[in-house]
Amino acid sequence: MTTVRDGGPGAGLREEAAPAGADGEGGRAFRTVQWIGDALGGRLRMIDQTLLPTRFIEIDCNDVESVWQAIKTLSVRGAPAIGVAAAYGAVIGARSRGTSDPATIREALREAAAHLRTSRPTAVNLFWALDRMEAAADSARRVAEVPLLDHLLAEAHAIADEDRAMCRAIGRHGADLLAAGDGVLTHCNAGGLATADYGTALALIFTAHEQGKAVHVFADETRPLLQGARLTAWELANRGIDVTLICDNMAAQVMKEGKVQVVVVGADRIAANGDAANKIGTYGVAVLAKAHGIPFYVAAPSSTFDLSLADGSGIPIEERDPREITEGFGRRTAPEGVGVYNPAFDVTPAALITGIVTERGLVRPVDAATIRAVLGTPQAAS
Ligand SMILES: CSC[C@@H](O)[C@@H](O)C(=O)COP(=O)(O)O
Repeated sequence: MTTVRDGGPGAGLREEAAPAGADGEGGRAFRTVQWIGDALGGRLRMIDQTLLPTRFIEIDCNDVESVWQAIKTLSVRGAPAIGVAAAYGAVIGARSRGTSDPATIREALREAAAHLRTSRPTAVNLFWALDRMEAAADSARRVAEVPLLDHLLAEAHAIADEDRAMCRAIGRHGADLLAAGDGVLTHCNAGGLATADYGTALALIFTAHEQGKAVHVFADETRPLLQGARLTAWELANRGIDVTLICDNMAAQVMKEGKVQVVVVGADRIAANGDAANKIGTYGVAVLAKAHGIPFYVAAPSSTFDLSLADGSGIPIEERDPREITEGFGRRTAPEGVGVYNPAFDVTPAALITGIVTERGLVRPVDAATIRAVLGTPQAAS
């Protein structure tokens, strides 16, 4: 069964066992984020990732608040997926006043976008997607023959479609970095659950696999919310990829034992000089990779770059509820009243990054000039 529950105040349920595989080869398809229906009556459907791997439940969102909640609580997470969800959330907001008056629709969209922007601070894809939706509302002034809501839904679909093409292009550009038999370490989840298709960091692995290059993946469990254990291990195993789960604090030992030849991770925001924010713990993995002479790659689309920031010091780092640490295993694991610091992301300095795989090609060396040169080239994602 599949459970679909209403993300808003009303509720309805449909449940199914977690599908055996990601979209495409090797298993049944799942869609992390999808729109069901037309602009006026449609709804946003997303996998509730907080419940994986034991339950596969989809949430239907029909109001902006439920989209905001889904992003905030990590039902939908991963930078590109957050951007796609926010774009559809903007459509929901735009239609919320029940009128076809373009000025009112634009005002409602702006209000919804402003609210959605407060859901999470670090992944720039959220802001990028909402900027695009607001720009689409403005550009629609010039295509008056298309109803504005249809135009906005088409833009949200375009963001999702481009994200799918982006994943495939990143896979193509990055698969050559992996050799058959390599041990590949990854952190957090930068797979299909974090995008509209099959991921960024995991796209390299999936593409290499499709090319017949078998690699062995070490998935960091990724404390405190265990995206590596719950999501990455699930995705990889379902696609028949050899995966071993390790606790975050085991990476050094596994590297020292010579089991890791390449590290590849995703990113939530990359500054103009290549400093890259990703899930907390990524910076430590990069330091370990450097110490062991292991190449460290970041895989991310152009929508994850924030060229307005000269370096990573300006990237806002989300701080989350202390209970994610003190009660993360479904029970209290620390004394009452203990002080807790819970930054959800860290910034890996460009100097520790061997290369950044984008849908437009490989950035190597990682510096401002190379980033500009690669991102400036025409889109190669389709
Ligand atoms: C392709 S997703 C890249 C990043 O968004 C991912 O590695 C990550 O850090 C996600 O963090 P999360 O807090 O689970 O949203």
